[in-house]
Amino acid sequence: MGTMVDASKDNDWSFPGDKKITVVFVLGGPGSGKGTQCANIVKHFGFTHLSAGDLLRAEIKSGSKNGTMIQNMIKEGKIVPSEVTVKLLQKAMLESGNDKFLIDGFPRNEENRAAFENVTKIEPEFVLFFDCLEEEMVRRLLNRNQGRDDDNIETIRKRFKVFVESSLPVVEYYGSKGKVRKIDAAKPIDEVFKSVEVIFAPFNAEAI
Ligand SMILES: Nc1ncnc2c1ncn2[C@@H]1O[C@H](COP(=O)(O)OP(=O)(O)OP(=O)(O)O)[C@@H](O)[C@H]1O
Ligand SMILES: Nc1ccn([C@@H]2O[C@H](COP(=O)(O)O)[C@@H](O)[C@H]2O)c(=O)n1
Ligand SMILES: [Mg+2]
Repeated sequence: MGTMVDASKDNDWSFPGDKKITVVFVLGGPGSGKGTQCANIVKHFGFTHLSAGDLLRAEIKSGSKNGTMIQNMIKEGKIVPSEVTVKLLQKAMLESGNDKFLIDGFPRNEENRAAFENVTKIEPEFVLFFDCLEEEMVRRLLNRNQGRDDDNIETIRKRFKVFVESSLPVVEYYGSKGKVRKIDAAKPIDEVFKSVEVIFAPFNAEAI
């Protein structure tokens, strides 16, 4: 697939005039099932899935100069400065060659939201919001067993505090613009996907 997004310099994005870049932000509490459902959406609707958390974890593994700072922030459940995360997202978008993106776990706060908008000038098509009770999300995280440093009860509590104080206001911001598609994420995985499919159906029609 050819490059559909062109960034010749940092913070200077240009898009071919006739190419529409579609971005869906995927938000929800820790363990609400964002990554699980994004994998399904990719299979059926041709989006590229970019998890901000996965990009940050890859940055730690790569031995980057920001690695230690990112590792410490994740261990504390804190939000990494937007400059770092937006750059990683930009790079991944460019390298994908796709024009449809699921951006999972971002924007996590108002700073993330404003930085992405200022740098890319992209407005999300909509925000897919996974709604789930905290008790169920904690249960899922404690059973995830993927060796994540932040899946321990102490960090999980901190992540929920950050979610309520910093991330929910971003969902509310997009809600006030009529852009939030809320999903009951407490149901079994295949039932959640049935609700998700309905929302993405127009993208399948576009491909035909
Ligand atoms: N609907 C569901 N019912 C039960 N378990 C689920 C459901 N969706 C996901 N899970 C499981 O819960 C765990 C967390 O799911 P997932 O990693 O998709 O969440 P997430 O929202 O991406 O979390 P995080 O914000 O921590 O990255 C995984 O072990 C996954 O298999
Ligand atoms: N926009 C973001 C997204 C994530 N982080 C940090 O990564 C941690 C894990 O994120 P997941 O989405 O994979 O759960 C998160 O708790 C933050 O520490 C971030 O800083 N900014
Ligand atoms: Mg995830």
